[in-house]
Amino acid sequence: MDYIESLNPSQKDAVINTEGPSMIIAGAGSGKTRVLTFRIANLIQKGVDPFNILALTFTNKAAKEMRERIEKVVGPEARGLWMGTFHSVFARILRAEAEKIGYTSNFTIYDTDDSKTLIKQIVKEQYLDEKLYKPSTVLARISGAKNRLISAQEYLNNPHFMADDASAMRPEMGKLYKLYQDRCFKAGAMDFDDLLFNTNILFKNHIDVVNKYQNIFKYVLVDEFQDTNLSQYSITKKLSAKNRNICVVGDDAQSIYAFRGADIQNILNFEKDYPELQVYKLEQNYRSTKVIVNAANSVIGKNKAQLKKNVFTENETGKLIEIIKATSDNEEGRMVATAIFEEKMAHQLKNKDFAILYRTNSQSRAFEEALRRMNLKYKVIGGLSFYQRKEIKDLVAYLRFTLNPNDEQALRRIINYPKRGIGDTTVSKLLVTAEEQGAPLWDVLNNVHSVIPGRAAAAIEGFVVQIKNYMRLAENKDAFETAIEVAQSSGILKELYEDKTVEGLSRYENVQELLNGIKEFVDNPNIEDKKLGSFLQEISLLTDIEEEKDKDNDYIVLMTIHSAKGLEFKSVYIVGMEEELFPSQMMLSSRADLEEERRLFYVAITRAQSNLCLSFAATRYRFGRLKECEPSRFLNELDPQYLNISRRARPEPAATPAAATSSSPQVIKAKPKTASPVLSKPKSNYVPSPDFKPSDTSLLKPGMRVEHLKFGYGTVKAMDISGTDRKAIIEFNDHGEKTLILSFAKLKIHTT
Ligand SMILES: Nc1ncnc2c1ncn2[C@@H]1O[C@H](COP(=O)(O)OP(=O)(O)OP(=O)(O)O)[C@@H](O)[C@H]1O
Ligand SMILES: [Mg+2]
Repeated sequence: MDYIESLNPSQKDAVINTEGPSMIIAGAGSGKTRVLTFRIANLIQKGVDPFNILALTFTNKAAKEMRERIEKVVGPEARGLWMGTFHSVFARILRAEAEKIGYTSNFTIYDTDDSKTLIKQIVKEQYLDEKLYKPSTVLARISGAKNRLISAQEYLNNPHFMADDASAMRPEMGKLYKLYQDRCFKAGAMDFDDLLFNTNILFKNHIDVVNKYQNIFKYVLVDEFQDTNLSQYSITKKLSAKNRNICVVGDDAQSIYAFRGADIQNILNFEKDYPELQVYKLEQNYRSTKVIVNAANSVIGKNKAQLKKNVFTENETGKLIEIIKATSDNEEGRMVATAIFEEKMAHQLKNKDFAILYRTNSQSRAFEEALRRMNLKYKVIGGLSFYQRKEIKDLVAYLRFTLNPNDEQALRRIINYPKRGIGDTTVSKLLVTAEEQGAPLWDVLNNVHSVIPGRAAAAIEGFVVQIKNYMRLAENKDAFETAIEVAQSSGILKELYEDKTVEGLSRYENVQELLNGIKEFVDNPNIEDKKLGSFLQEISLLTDIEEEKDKDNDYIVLMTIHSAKGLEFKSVYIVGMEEELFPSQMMLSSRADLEEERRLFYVAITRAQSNLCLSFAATRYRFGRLKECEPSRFLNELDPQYLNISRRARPEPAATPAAATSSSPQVIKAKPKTASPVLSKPKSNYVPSPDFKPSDTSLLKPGMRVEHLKFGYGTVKAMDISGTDRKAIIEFNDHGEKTLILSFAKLKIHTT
């Protein structure tokens, strides 16, 4: 039991006390995931059958790593563990129990794209305003409801939701939810949220099923518990109701998924639901240097909503945090790439010791370009993943349709691809008929003559014969043999092969790559079921971060902070530290949102082991327009004693009076507008008044003349006091109208 000796006393307690409910709430890098891993190893060594242990992680990658680490301790027995994300584990259970809730075990999983396309169609069919009912808005609302276990019918019956939607000018939201749900059900499809929602339904309506899984899962463990939503919480609660051996691990300071329905309340409810709860606190951080840990503490300390913790480390003090200040986004890319290159050479590091973290996926471009120029190998995680590429989705749609011929979204993709002369009108007719007749799509396709005349019908008949062929294959052959036959006889391979453009070539290679992947799957001795259904199940829940085929490869990773959760790197670059980017513009309207952004910053900082660097640009192209940027307020919130601003971000000479009065100094002052000579932007003639000092804005009123260090002179047009933050709408002479949040805007009032 050597591994237990490697733990500190509180970690050890949390590992060896395996019975009853327990909760480990602890800071970043304090060994929570490690404790969870060892706790499972310990259970197995005590004689618990791995089949009776369920461990839920946030990503499949985390699950894989955990399994490998446990295997190191207990040997191959660890393979029997039930381990994975909520979605993957419960998708597996739903496959086994699908009939009980009216699905077949071949149900399709709609990805976000499929869901949005379907919503778009429904909005169109209902003649609703497509600008008001944007697919992403509608899907977010539906998803929010499902995560709180509110069905479409309950939604429609709830006067509060109806009133909310009416005041948001979207009164048909409930109806759309219902229509969407019915369509998914009819297509034999579940979206991501349905996997959890339907598991709840299954457990609610089938006592025998709950009993069965309660007996299987004698021990339930959950990592990153702070990011579970009600739907997930309710599943874990049901499963552990009998044995009560549930162990959850999390950090309220790292809760970053409230926007998807995650609820910190789950931590508080947990104490109520399990009064006999054992709580463990871990405070020592083993990951990062003192500078990094203390800097992270100085940031999170600004949040009001938090459970107080004292995270400390005995690691070395380490280097100060460097700030890189660039004139433009492209320069930011070059400066970060250069810094990485220098650091790599100076300390003989590998590419994989580095991570570049940003707020949104679209920020990766400048870094990619710069890294490519410097011949540094990198990989963007997220963005358009392999399985989201068109050619891959097309072939997968054939495979999906073969298994579930009611899958409407798959049908739309393939019915006329490669071209066989079947137009949109024909497809719509088929779908409408299925809808009106209440008949399965597949039945309509099989009786196409009664719906559609002549040539189009013949083309569809040809298609149906083809699919029936594939169905037979899928039944009798393995996934690879089926897929290769589909790729060839459908004409997809030929079509791509004949396209000799660079893109065409790469699409052809991608399809080959998919086929290679299927071959690998079939050849894997650990996988028992080699049929097509088993393969599709495997890939339908892959998220970008997990498809790491070339895992031994040595590359710098570029990813969003959200996907970096739980990971650690020797050296971390957090880029785009600018107002409206991070914190995101969309998260400025309430204190709760801003605190979530701050927690996100905390997560980002605490990924770093020994080096941390923050960068920002003074200008950047956003939505096709050049924008001037202000440094992020978060830079100001870091205790300046941990920052090194001397090397790359030379402080501005204390020229502007505001810089002189600011407590933590020039780091955060954007370069004056003249920063980049290459940029041909109309220059503002604004010169700050010599005695500039921000005024108290509590008395600000429309009509007042004001001065702002960045935007110059302007007139207050209106006040907005609707949200938690007071805002002023100001017309600036040189910059047009801006809405400024008064608690952040430094304004001097000139006339009253
Ligand atoms: N007692 C210990 N001795 C040495 N190293 C440790 C100890 N506990 C944890 N570590 C190491 O510290 C690092 C952080 O541990 P781990 O990832 O488990 O933390 P965590 O609390 O899950 O972090 P996060 O909040 O980011 O998920 C890992 O590299 C781990 O191996
Ligand atoms: Mg962890």
